[in-house]
Amino acid sequence: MSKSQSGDVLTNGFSEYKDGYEKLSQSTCHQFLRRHLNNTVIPILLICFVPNLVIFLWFTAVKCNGSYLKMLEVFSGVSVFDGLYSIWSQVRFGSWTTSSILIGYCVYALAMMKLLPGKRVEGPVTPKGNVPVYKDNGFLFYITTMGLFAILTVVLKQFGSSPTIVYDRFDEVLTTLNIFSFVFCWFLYIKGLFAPSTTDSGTTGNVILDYYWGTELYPRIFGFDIKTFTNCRFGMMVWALLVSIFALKSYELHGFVDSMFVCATLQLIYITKFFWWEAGYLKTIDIMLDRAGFYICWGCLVYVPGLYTSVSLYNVNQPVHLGPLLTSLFLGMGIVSIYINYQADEQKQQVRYANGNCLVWGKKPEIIRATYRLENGDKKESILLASGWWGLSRHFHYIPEIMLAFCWTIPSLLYNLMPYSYVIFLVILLTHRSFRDDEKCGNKYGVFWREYCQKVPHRIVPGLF
Ligand SMILES: NC(=O)C1=CN([C@@H]2O[C@H](COP(=O)(O)OP(=O)(O)OC[C@H]3O[C@@H](n4cnc5c(N)ncnc54)[C@H](OP(=O)(O)O)[C@@H]3O)[C@@H](O)[C@H]2O)C=CC1
Ligand SMILES: CC(C)CCC[C@@H](C)[C@H]1CC[C@H]2C3=CC=C4C[C@@H](O)CC[C@]4(C)[C@H]3CC[C@]12C
Repeated sequence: MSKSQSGDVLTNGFSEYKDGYEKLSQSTCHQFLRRHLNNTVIPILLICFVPNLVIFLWFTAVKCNGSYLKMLEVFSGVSVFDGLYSIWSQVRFGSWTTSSILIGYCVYALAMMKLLPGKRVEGPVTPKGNVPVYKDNGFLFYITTMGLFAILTVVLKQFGSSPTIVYDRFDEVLTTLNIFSFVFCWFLYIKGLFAPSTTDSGTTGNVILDYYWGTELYPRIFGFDIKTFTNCRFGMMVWALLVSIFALKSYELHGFVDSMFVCATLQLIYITKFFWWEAGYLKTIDIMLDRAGFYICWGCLVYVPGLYTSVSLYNVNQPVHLGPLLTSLFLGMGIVSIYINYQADEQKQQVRYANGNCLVWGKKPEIIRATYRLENGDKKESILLASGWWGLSRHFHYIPEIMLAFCWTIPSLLYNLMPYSYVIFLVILLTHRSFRDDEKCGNKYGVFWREYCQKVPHRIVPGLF
């Protein structure tokens, strides 16, 4: 039986994962080292490095004119620790103002999760046979929040204030989120061990791995679904708010700037699309496979606000005037990318929803009816689409996702590498994800997945990779 790179056994659960550990003595030295590298060393390195990364990004954008070279000067002639100390000593740690804004937002978002109306939707059946239930009010939440943000901006202006205070104190925002999320993930780890919400929980016996990947698939606290909150109502919504705040700050400083306009518009369309499709997101591997640990929860609470918004943060101090031709070109290419990415997600969902009785690109879809078994032995059936975007390559939709990020970054032109940090990260993340997903689907569907791979041999780039 095989294991995913996340360390999670996809079809048979955590008990067998532990068996794997017990059988370590039989495995070769190479396998032993690889397993420790994947399960302990890499998680430790990431847990130590990524909280610094979001601070480096802020420091580079705000204190070094967006230049990594200038930021690296801090390390010249001194030890790494002295360099790090020098950066961190210029960062402000939380304040009452920042904490109040963040707590106020969280209370608001949690209240809205309960109060706003929405259809009851079911998530995918888990390996233990549980079916998570959600309230589909994400789009309403997004529209309401953006509307309230616009009103708040106007009201604050009357009092000589502005939401751009968040930009002015963004280092405080990042450190506060960092500390809170680090502790919150330990709380989730312990909750998963002693008071799990569902049977989709367990331990690997490795504290580091459990902290990093989590101990529960669908934790709920007082009825609030944690991953819906961290990923959608915090990560994605705060992304939209920060993009708006940074655009406002740029406007306050320089008036209308077209590089910021393209960057903010494309991100906001993308995030609007996300909320329109939020119920679909709740069926993706982030929710079906990744447990609520440091990777997903810290990621959505800190990494999304810190890294995903970094192009906008950079643009605040580095305005570029593109002119109408380049502005329309980048905007147009970005909108086409969003459309293709959306259509790909939609095709897959539509074919399953219509049980194959629909048209894909105007034709009857090519489908594979794949069966699989849950851990309790129950047999289920699912559809794999092998035409449309899903006939070009198995993860073709990652290409428009990357193209889009490129389109909202290229308006910054090529003066600095820093704004390209997100695109570079995305290429690595999505390549890694394509391997993880193939492994997950291979374990789940077996021979049916191999049939799909034969029909559609390439992973991401048709004809190449
Ligand atoms: N900006 C960012 O950081 C990121 C953005 N994204 C975006 O999020 C969206 C969803 O992400 P994605 O990685 O696709 O995750 P998904 O979980 O949506 O896609 C993978 C799942 O889809 C199902 N599937 C795979 N192949 C087929 C097929 N041929 N026909 C039908 N179903 C299939 C499988 O699930 P099942 O078990 O149901 O069969 C598989 O696990 C995309 O738009 C992506 O671009 C993704 C990652 C990062
Ligand atoms: C080293 C880390 C701590 C890495 C953390 C990574 C996570 C923050 C991200 C991993 C997968 C990402 C997402 C997946 C799919 C998405 C759908 C898309 O339409 C919007 C973005 C996103 C929600 C995206 C958000 C960040 C991740 C969870």
